[in-house]
Amino acid sequence: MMGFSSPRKKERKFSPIVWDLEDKEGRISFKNRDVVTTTILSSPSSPSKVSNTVSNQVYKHQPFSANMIKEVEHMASKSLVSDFGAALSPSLPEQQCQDDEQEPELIGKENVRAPNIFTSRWASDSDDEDGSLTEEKIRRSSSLESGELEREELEVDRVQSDQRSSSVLSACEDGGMDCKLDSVAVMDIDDMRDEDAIVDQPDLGVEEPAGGCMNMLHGCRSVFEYEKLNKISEGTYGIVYRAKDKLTGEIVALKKVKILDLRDLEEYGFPVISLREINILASFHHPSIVKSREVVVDDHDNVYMVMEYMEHDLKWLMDSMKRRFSTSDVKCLMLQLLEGVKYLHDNWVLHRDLKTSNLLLNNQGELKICDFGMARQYGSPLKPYTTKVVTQWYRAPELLLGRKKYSTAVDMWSVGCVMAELLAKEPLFKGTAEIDQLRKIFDTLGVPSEKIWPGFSELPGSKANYSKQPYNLLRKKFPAASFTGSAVLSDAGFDLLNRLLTYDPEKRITADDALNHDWFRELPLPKSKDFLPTFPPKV
Ligand SMILES: Nc1ncnc2c1ncn2[C@@H]1O[C@H](COP(=O)(O)OP(=O)(O)OP(=O)(O)O)[C@@H](O)[C@H]1O
Repeated sequence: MMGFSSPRKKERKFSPIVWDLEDKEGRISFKNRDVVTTTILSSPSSPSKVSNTVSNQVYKHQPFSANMIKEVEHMASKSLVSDFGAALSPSLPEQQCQDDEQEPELIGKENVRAPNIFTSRWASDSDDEDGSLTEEKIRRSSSLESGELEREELEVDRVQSDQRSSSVLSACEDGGMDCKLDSVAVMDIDDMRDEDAIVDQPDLGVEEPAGGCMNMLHGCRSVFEYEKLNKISEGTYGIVYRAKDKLTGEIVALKKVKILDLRDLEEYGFPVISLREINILASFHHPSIVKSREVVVDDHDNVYMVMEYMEHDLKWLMDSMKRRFSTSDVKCLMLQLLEGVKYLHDNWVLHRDLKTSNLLLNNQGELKICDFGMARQYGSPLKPYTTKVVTQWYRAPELLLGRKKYSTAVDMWSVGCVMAELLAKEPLFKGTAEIDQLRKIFDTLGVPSEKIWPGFSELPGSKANYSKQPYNLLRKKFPAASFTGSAVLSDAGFDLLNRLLTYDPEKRITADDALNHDWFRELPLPKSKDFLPTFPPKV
């Protein structure tokens, strides 16, 4: 469709992320499932080597500091990595690295189930095959809950905890940046204490990593390989610079990781938020996800993520544009956004901070999602997570009303807010505080009721005194025709927007369905990326 590859037909592939490992025999023992983990990868960069790799490489390569070395050793010593490796393929040669002939092969494909919500890591944490709860499962189950609660504390009001977590990225071993990455990225760092894990095989439905190699622990280079050109932005978790690779002359973005809380260093040796982001960017490869090249360090232990440089972010663009995006521009951008969100959701990841400033655009008309500091994996049944996620203007009503069990629909609400903003060139709901945010939503969409949103009245925030505005007035903001210059939207476009901004998360449209919405098929058709307008540089 207009320069977009439509999602490939579902075929089984392996997630670039190895989510978990279920047991030391390497079997996933969820009810009705028996997936042998030797089916994971025949990749030569065996996870069994990760622990060695990690400690050896770190020692070999300056300028990792003693602290960081300690941390990495801690990761390696945590049974997660070594057990994991042992369970997989202990006999793989150490120095092998993938080359083209050595693409990870699926062994015993027939043993692997296609991904679905029931194969997610959360699919069952109650029953063993024999239906009984093992002590380990009980421990794991409770630690997962507390892991999330700790993250909540982390994000809101941090408290000490005895939790140990860390993030491990595999590195292939040939010593070059041209090796491919076999990610053994463990997504949720609070969950890394789990020795048990499940291997999911989500359907990526997208193109394979194109030489997607980011070898982060191995040969971590110095930031002085790059010449900083100018500061692009200073966000909460990092300072982003435009920089030039001294060797190749390539322009990149350098995100300097901010240490917001010294306890992060004490407990984890690294900011948790950044570990998440590094983990995800190392593992996910999609045209709509910003590409990360490597991690570099400076003389003072500062860590920088090196990413492909994107000339603009959509917020900055809209603030500086004189005119609104045309409908076909918006369709082009929305399709790319939805492809990226679908990819994340297909891979059991919630972004949890979608907003226009986290959507980058380059001069080739490519939109890419960035900032994965808030992202986390999800599954079924849903677990309680912190509601203090998503920048307020883009935050879904279930989060604002205090629902802790939420899912992909929170991202879809944000996508709806982004769509409205792209059309109108200004944010849809600009609340000044959580309660004001809710009021603004209710004033436009009407106060929800049990009828349109079953379960609404049980939500913690539903008892507050809201205005009684019962109607959905969204169409007034996006009329089919306008003589006043306000953004116009066809019936199909309005239908999509309405479905994205549906109160009941169960009824809110999914990324997959949104991609197939009629709006993208009616005139004006989505513009091809190549024909999106280009904009003057930010600097
Ligand atoms: N790869 C990139 N290329 C160009 N600019 C980028 C890139 N990544 C980030 N930026 C710019 O830096 C800004 C902040 O980036 P990012 O959101 O990753 O940092 P953050 O500290 O997590 O910010 P926030 O406080 O908004 O969460 C983006 O809005 C964008 O303008």
